[in-house]
Amino acid sequence: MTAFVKKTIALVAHDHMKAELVDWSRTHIETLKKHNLVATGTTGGLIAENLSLEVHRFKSGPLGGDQQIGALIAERKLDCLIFFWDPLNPAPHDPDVKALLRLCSVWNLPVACNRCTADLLITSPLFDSDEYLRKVPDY
Ligand SMILES: O=C(CO)COP(=O)(O)O
Repeated sequence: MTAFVKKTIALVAHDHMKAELVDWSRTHIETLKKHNLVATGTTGGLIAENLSLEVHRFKSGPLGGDQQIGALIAERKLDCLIFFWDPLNPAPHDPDVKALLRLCSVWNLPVACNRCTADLLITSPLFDSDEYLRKVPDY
């Protein structure tokens, strides 16, 4: 019997990807409800507004929100990142985007950058299980 472990999940999407992330969140709302949700400002606002989910909102991405989520990773306070970044349009804060994705690799944090991977990640039996312990580097 595995015990339920509440996680902190970050939700982030670039402008052209926001509708997709809201739709994805609707699909997985029952799972998302069980966890703590954080998000960059605009993304979090849309999710809260459209789905009535409780979301802690950081600053908007271009104003430092990506970096705030990166800080959570470095402080080991985040368990998962769903980040629908836009592969077809340049972002003014591209260095922040890259830094956030880099920290996911540094800290072995599960990150999904497209809908299919996000589906697989959130429905994995390991996601909700206390039997799978993510190996966090001991820096
Ligand atoms: O820019 C973002 C991620 O890089 C997202 O920020 P917003 O959710 O504030 O639009």
